[in-house]
Amino acid sequence: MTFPGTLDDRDTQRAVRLAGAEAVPLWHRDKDLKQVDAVVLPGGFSYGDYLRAGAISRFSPVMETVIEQARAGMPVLGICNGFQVLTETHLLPGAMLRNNHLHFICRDQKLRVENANTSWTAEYEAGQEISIPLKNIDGRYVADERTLDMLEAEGRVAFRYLDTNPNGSLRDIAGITNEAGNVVGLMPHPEHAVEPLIGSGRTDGLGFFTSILKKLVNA
Ligand SMILES: NC(=O)CC[C@H](N)C(=O)O
Repeated sequence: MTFPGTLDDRDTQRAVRLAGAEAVPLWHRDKDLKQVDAVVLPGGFSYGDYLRAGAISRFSPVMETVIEQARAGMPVLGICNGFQVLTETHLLPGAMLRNNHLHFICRDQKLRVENANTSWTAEYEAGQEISIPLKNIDGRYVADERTLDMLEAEGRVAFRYLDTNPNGSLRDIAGITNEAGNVVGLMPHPEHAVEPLIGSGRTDGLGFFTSILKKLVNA
């Protein structure tokens, strides 16, 4: 999906192709999802992060269809700004606040995969440690205590930050899933860690895209 100000749509398309799937570019003004089997909301600064990151994109015409389809079970992955859009739509609970140190942060980040039963994480093992890039300023996940307890109890904390918490995220949460496991959002960027030749030289992020492809092919 591309919104005005999206940055990582091309890298996401590339990751989808590297996993062996077809990448279909979608545009925020078109309500039609072109019969795709899954949607990725990529990172960036959609609508310049005005008002709040993700707050305007959430009202893009396409989101009406995405919300409806996601509720009907279509797999949706929100990466960074995409995760912010997913919390704004309330497809995922909680909200993202400015990092506690008030700086934009850009570095490789170690994570633990806590839930390997979602549509996007089945190729990982629960407890597996991965390292993928993190780059944002509004990355501090917050929710009320009741919501946090519910997420923990239902195994819906999908990823947790390891080593140092980079932004003050509550309970070290890096990513969460909805109840059905088809909608997943996380702040770090799996699409930037899919080729051994670039960046950290790691391919720890490729599993997101192979997970969903395998699931759809076997469905
Ligand atoms: N990499 C991104 O998607 C950045 C997200 C958002 N604009 C932020 O700074 O928090």
